[in-house]
Amino acid sequence: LAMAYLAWGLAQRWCPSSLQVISFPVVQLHLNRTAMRLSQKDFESAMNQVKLLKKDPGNEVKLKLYALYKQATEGPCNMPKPGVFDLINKAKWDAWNALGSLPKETARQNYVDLVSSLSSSLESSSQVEPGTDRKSTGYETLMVTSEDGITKIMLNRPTKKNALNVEMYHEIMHALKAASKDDSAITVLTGNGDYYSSGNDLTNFTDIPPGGVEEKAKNGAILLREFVGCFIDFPKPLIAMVNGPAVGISVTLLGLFDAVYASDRATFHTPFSHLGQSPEGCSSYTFPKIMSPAKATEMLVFGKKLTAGEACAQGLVTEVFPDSTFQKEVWTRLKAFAKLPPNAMRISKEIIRNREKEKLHAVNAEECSVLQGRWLSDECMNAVMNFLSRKSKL
Ligand SMILES: CCCCC/C=C/C(=O)SCCNC(=O)CCNC(=O)[C@H](O)C(C)(C)COP(=O)(O)OP(=O)(O)OC[C@H]1O[C@@H](n2cnc3c(N)ncnc32)[C@H](O)[C@@H]1OP(=O)(O)O
Repeated sequence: LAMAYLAWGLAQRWCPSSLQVISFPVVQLHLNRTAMRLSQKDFESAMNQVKLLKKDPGNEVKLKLYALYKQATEGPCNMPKPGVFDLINKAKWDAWNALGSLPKETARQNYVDLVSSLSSSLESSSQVEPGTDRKSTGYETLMVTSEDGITKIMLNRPTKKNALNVEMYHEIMHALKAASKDDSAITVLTGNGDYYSSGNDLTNFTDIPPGGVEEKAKNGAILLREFVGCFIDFPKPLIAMVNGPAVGISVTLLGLFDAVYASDRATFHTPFSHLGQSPEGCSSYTFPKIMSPAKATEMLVFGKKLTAGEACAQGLVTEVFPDSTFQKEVWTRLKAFAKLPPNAMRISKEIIRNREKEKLHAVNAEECSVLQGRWLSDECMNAVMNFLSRKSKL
């Protein structure tokens, strides 16, 4: 399969104009015409940039470029599924189909972002000395870019609905630590593809160490505590751009963000009881404060899924935008925020958040310890097995 990808990659030279005939369809009429032209221009220039990349970005990235290009120009996957032995076309079809109903405008934006992160990461990685930490230049599960005073951390496992695997937990911590020290004024977390994130990657439960499930649960609790701690301590304004459905830990963490902007396609779902688990991300403390104990119970105990509008009415989301204008409107706003004096913003965040920090760390520790026990329960193990054996989805 690797050889087939390689051959395909060489033949196509990962350049969209050679992937398929380029034809730009009529774009959605309700978009502002100027914004549309600008976005089209960015898209065209990104396509040219791809041709200029000096290094092969690898087959996984080429598949992502292909899928985003097709989605941006033709919309959701409309080809019949290739047969199992047609490996190359099956891989391309899978990548495109995984984008689901992602709007063309968002696909175009994601294509531009991917090319931009690729240009900077491949350029800078060619400059780093051998042995330098690769994570300071490139990530496996994230796309991290920094411009206009904004560091953007984009969850980048769209074919897995941006589920958080162990590597992604580590990379997010790394990216947050780097962002806390870089010269950007604000930091944004968002997702690539049609999901914001489907939460914890349930296959994390399958890799059992020699010490057995007890050791697995203990390590999970240590990782989770450190991970959530990075959000509690993050010093700059931290904004979530919830581009699509959010599940589990990607929802609970929102209580630790300074603003949450959501597309009207987003939903918010914390099915912990269904999974035999209990709340994390400090949500057992932040959610009752944000939305009242009863509303928090509906979400965290009964697993009620909220629409973006409902989440906004309950204070979890700051503002909801139509999906067709979500990227444009939110980025315009964020670019204006990022021009404000950074030290003033940092100090104001500190004064709003600091008196809660100690409490939040204590809540985090307690939640992790409770979860450690839950992960060893039959209820949890059965729920995970059911998902992995494809018997259940949310
Ligand atoms: C160590 C720290 C622990 C922190 C504790 C955190 C707790 C949580 O976050 S609890 C929430 C856990 N998440 C879930 O239970 C979601 C499970 N996923 C689903 O129910 C569904 O996949 C879906 C509703 C999110 C999307 O359904 P659909 O649109 O039909 O897409 P697919 O199911 O076909 O998904 C595509 C692809 O992605 C894989 N996948 C999606 N989510 C996860 C996940 N959370 N973990 C692992 N894998 C996931 C899915 O299996 C498909 O993979 P392939 O079959 O290989 O294509």
